[in-house]
Amino acid sequence: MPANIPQSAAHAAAPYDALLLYSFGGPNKPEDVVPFLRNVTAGKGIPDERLEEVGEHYYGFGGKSPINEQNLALKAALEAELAERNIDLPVVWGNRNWEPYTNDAVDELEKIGAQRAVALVTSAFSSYSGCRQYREDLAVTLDERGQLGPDGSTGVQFDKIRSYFNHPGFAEANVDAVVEAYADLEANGGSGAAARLVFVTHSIPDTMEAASRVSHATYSQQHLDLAQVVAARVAERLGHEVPWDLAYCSRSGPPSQPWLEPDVNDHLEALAADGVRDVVLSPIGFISDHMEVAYDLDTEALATAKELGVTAVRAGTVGTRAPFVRGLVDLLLERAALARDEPVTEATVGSLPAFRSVCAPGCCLRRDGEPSGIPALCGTDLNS
Ligand SMILES: CC1=C(CCC(=O)O)c2cc3nc(cc4[nH]c(cc5[nH]c(cc1n2)c(C)c5CCC(=O)O)c(CCC(=O)O)c4C)C(CCC(=O)O)=C3C
Ligand SMILES: [Fe+2]
Repeated sequence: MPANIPQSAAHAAAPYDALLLYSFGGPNKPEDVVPFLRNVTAGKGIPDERLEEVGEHYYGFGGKSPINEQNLALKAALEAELAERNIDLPVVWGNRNWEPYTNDAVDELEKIGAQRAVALVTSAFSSYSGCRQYREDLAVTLDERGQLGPDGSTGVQFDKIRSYFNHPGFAEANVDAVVEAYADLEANGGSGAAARLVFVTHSIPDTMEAASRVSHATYSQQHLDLAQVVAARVAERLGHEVPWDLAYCSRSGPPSQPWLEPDVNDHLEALAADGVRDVVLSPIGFISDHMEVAYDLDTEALATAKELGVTAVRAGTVGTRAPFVRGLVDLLLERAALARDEPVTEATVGSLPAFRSVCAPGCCLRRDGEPSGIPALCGTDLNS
């Protein structure tokens, strides 16, 4: 297999010679479900009942999560966009919790002769779950391969693309999806002008929220900032006001542990009690229609709405929408220019600055805000 190494330093993606599409992973068949859940929850104190319940969500979908096919579709879309721009950069796919595992991806990178890869994680927002955990798993994998030196990898070198929740491409793709959802709502007999737009994201423990501040804003503040921009643009496109809220889904952990609220189901109840009859759910916390969306929103939250007599539709995720995919390639080129020490404009929307491309020491610490003691790549600290 020929190594797809850039021909010259003028290559737009230089110094990178590969893109690692780095995701969560999910089961492909019923026998995968339990081992997958063990991988996800190792050492995290999730109660057995919650695990059994989540297992049932997967079995309800034939034991197969949609996430792997969605990542393959995103990989194909990225490859097409790179080809369109004449950027000769191989894309390698790997996951934290299922095949192809991180280690398989590093094998693949070595096989194609990559020396310096840039990682694109499939979480748009910054928190332990969406940022540092990926960086730690990369470091731990390299350590297990005997490739972790005092300052980073002694094998393939890794950098990371910044959290992209406030990149214009992500915002624009979400605006398009929400505008389409308002049309669906009206097609279902609902009233767009009277509707509440409810943005939904993954709940996290309050302690993880507090630790997610990094330099600029916590996980929930990142969502609120983006939601403001998306709702304002949707309002412009629709020509009426768009009142909105932020709610959460997929809470786990013991009941004694506080997580971000309101839960989307409770929120729908509160809205119905206030007389709201029409709702658009926009899962801005997720980049594709994986299990959290397919079960927690499409199955559970839409059933809650129905019981309450609320007309609700679910907006699409950014998936492989063109503004999103183009934005990711723009982010890749921005990261490459930064790595070459060239001046770059880091495009953003909203009131928050671009998040760091090289994570600061102590960024997005463990779920409980304490240092994990686990090394993390793609930052200025290997061990804090
Ligand atoms: C912020 C966030 C995202 C969004 C950002 C991103 O996209 O990365 C996300 C995504 C995902 N979460 C996923 C699945 C699961 N998450 C779990 C557990 C947890 N998630 C958490 C947070 C997040 N998770 C947290 C704080 C926990 C508790 C344990 C811990 O502290 O880490 C569990 C264990 C059972 C349960 O408790 O639900 C499962 C099975 C899948 C795959 C879906 C599929 O298979 O299609 C995806 C994309
Ligand atoms: Fe999760």
